[in-house]
Amino acid sequence: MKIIVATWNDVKLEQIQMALKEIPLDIASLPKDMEDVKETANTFKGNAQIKIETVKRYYPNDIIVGEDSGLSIDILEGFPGVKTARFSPGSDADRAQLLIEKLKGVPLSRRAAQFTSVVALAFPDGIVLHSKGTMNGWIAKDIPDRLKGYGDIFLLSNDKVLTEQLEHTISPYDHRQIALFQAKQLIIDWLERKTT
Ligand SMILES: O=P(O)(O)OP(=O)(O)OP(=O)(O)OC[C@H]1O[C@@H](n2cnc3c(O)ncnc32)[C@H](O)[C@@H]1O
Repeated sequence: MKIIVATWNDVKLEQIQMALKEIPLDIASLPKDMEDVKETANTFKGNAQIKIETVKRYYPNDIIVGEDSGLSIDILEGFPGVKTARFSPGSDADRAQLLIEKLKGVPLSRRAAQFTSVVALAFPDGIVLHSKGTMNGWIAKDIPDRLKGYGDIFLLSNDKVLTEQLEHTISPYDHRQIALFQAKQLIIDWLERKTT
């Protein structure tokens, strides 16, 4: 039995491999010719679920890990949400710039937003589990001249984040680390139950 990471994104793959490295199982990526999934759900959980269900058809005897994440802005009714990576063409920096334009004139107190990550796990015995990580904050008003991504437009407000678990200074992108930390525990628990 091994762990299969259901992502087509190399950065995410590396982050998941790092987060799960203490689990005593091989962690494999998808074959290059594996079909891509259509992220048609309107929730992060739904899209993470689509990813693991697609991959489980090919690897029924392994543990499958899928993740979906994005930025949700309260005053835009959760937009861009599940569409964070693709609501307009170009880079994350281009999309971040568009969000800043949409929020022109909105005071800081009404610019609340969250980064959310949901990890879905499928186990060989049919069990499916989920974990979730959230970073709360506001969309900044003053942004750098050269935007690199969504992290640059996000002012963090988490005051009680699990810093000792993350073992580094918190960043806007730690939603994924938090969800993965919980996912690691869920896998360890499942493996323990299997052997007792
Ligand atoms: O193959 P999948 O797993 O679907 O990968 P994807 O690239 O389509 O991924 P998502 O739909 O989950 O979108 C991920 C979003 O996370 C954002 N993001 C970028 N770098 C990140 C990082 O280091 N940590 C967490 N999120 C990041 C990025 O802006 C994307 O818009």
